[in-house]
Formats: sequence, structure tokens, C-alpha cells
Amino acid sequence: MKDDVYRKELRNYKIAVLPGDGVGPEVVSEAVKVLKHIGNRFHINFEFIQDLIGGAAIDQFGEALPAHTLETCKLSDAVLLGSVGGPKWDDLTGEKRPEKALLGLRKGLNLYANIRPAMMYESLKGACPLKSERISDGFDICVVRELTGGIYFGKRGTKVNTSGYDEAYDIESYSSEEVRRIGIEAFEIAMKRKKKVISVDKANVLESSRLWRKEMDILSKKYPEVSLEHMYVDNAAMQLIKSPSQFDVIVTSNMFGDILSDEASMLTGSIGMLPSASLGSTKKGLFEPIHGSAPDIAGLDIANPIATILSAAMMLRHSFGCDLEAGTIEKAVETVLNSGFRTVDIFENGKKLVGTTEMGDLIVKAIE
Ligand SMILES: NC(=O)c1ccc[n+]([C@@H]2O[C@H](COP(=O)([O-])OP(=O)(O)OC[C@H]3O[C@@H](n4cnc5c(N)ncnc54)[C@H](O)[C@@H]3O)[C@@H](O)[C@H]2O)c1
Ligand SMILES: CC(C)[C@H](C(=O)O)[C@@H](O)C(=O)O
Ligand SMILES: [Mg+2]
Repeated sequence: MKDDVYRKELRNYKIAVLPGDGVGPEVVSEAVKVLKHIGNRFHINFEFIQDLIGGAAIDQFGEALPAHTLETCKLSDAVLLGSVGGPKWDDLTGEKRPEKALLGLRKGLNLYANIRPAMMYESLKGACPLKSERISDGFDICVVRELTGGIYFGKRGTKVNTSGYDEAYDIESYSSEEVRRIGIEAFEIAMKRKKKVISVDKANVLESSRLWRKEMDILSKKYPEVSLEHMYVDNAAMQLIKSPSQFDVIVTSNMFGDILSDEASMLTGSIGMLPSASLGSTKKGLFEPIHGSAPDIAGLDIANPIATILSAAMMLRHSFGCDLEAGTIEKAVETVLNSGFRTVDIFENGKKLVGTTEMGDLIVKAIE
């Protein structure tokens, strides 16, 4: 019997839970609450194995990504992560930084494709900072961000240059194989959507972007039904604000994807709304909100848990093939938003202000 069929019949999944720092533990505990509820309702046995990452792991074990944390993730079917980093660890440099744990985890699990969907909820139109005519068509964008290459993983260092000044460098580099595999991911996703890919680069300046563009062109010949357009990243940042509905699938490099997805998140109303799935060549994925540890609001029970709850839904769909259950969570989120409940980041006059825990409770209730 094939492994995935066997697992589906048993409906028994092991989830590594890494709450991390700042608001991470607050939003993750809401997502776990929702998953537990889904488990009860749909007879799925979730085993949650909690471990430390980031600043929390530095404080306890002296390193941001302890070997046992990586091992826990390797032995699990999927990983749910909150966020890492914060002012407490800001003086640390290089490999010691909490954020490096995240990069180590993504690389260690070979999760090269980061999927970040940004869609407009009808009831959150008022929370979008754009004029209503710019979003009259709504938008449903899927950012496909390369996650284990580029400037994040290139050679870096510091030196004193020949004139005696300090110098620092981070090299952006991509191989054709790295570009091809993220391209395939984007075209495959596009085949299930509007069959439209916009590849974002800076090929008017960067050699690595020229390779990127060439590989995307080669790949597009294998997907004749999908239209491919190239766009420079500066223009793409502007076009996202001008007319978000022109985008469907955006495929781009690690750093451009990081920046553009934060920008796209704000179009939905808040960075607290955007989930993500980091995927590789196996079903095991890493699921996390795109936002960070939000130190300015940590511990106040006001962070929006929806991004993390929607990340849990992405886990059900992508790692476990539980489409019905994923859809149930997504529908529950929509129901709660349609009923007028809002955390402070998406609050508008006339709506009902709730905190992190209450938002989680409402979503659980909407699942029932
Ligand atoms: N994936 C991650 O773990 C991740 C992602 C981004 C940043 N970080 C780290 O987090 C720390 C803070 O970074 P930052 O301030 O640049 O970005 P951030 O995403 O943590 O916060 C940016 C702004 O968005 C708000 N915000 C974020 N999440 C929110 C939520 N769920 N609900 C409501 N408001 C929310 C914050 O309050 C803040 O005003 C840094 O150490 C950074 O490196 C980690
Ligand atoms: C914390 C940082 C390393 C991370 C990234 O840049 O990938 C974050 O900004 C994200 O978007 O997940
Ligand atoms: Mg980011």
C-alpha cells in the first residue's frame, strides 16, 4: 500500500509545533485550538510535538535551531511555526540570530517553494488602504517565492577594503535548476488557477535575473496554455497598488518575494491576514504566517491569529490532502469576518473589536 494512501486511511498526523517568539506563541495556540477542533469533528488524530526555535531556543539552549528541533521537524508530517526574533536578540550577529533558524529550517527541509496567497475578502474591502475603485474587481494573488536560494543563501562577509573602509557583501546567485523548479511550481499552480504567471525580476540590472528570465521563458514553452509576462520588481511594487487584480500567480526570487508579499498582505487589510506554505519535493511542509514576532504588540492578546489559522488550513490541504477540512477552516474565517468581528489591525468603525483568543474562539465556533 502506498504510504500516502495508508496515512489517509489512518488519518493520524504528527505536527511539529514551533511557537517561537513575540506573538508567535499567541497565534500558534489559536491555530492549534482550531486544529484540535477539526480533529474532533472530522475524526483525525493530530499529535502535536512542541519544540523551541529562535530567541526562545537561544535562551534555553544557546542556539536558535537546536539539532533536536530540526529532528522533531524531520520526524513529523508537517511543521506549524509562529515567528522568530525580537529586540532581545537584536545585538546578535550572523548565524547566531534567531532569524537564521528559520532559514536553517527551510534549507534543512529543502522547502524551496513558498506559497503566499493574498486575496481580498469582500467584508474586508474597507480595511484595504486602496480607493474602492482600485479594488472593484477584488483580487486573488498567489505569490510563489523561491525560498532556499538567492541573496539569502549566497556568499556573505565583511572585510576592510583597500582604502581602509569597512565593507560588507551578500551575493545573489541562482542556478538554472533552482529557477526551473520554482518555475515549475508556479506554472503548475497557474494551471489550476487563471493560467497567468507574472515573473518578477530585475533583469535590466542583475545577471541572476537574466538567468531567471531565460529559464522562465524556456519553461513557458512546456505550458502553452499559461501566459507568461515578465515585470521588473520596481514596476511590480507599483502595479500591485495601482491595479492588484491584474495579478494572478507571481513567481519571484527569495528577497523580492519577501518584500512583495508584505506589500500584498496590506492590500488584504493587514499582514495579520496572510498565511504561507513552504513546500519541497515531499508532502512535508512548513506552515507559518508571513508576519514576524510583532514585538510592539506581543503579550497583549491583540495580534490577529487569522494568518496562522489559515496557515494551518494550508497544512491540511498541502501536507495531508484534507481538502474538506481545510475548506471548513477557510469558510469559518470568512463567516466570522462577515459577522463583523475584527482584531485591531483590521478594525473599522461599526465592527466588533475582539482579541487574539476571542477571534480563535469565534472561528472554532463557526466550524461547529
Ligand atoms: N517568519 C518570521 O518569523 C518573521 C517574519 C518577519 C519578521 N520577523 C522578525 O520579527 C521581528 C519584528 O519584525 P518586524 O517588526 O519588521 O515585522 P512584524 O511582521 O513582526 O511586524 C510588522 C508590523 O505588523 C504588525 N503585525 C505583525 N503581525 C501581526 C498580527 N498577527 N496582527 C496584527 N499586527 C501584526 C506589528 O505589530 C508591526 O507593527 C524581527 O526580529 C524580524 O526579524 C520574523
Ligand atoms: C525573518 C525572515 C528571515 C523571514 C524572511 O525574510 O524570509 C521573514 O521576513 C518572512 O517573510 O518569513
Ligand atoms: Mg518577510
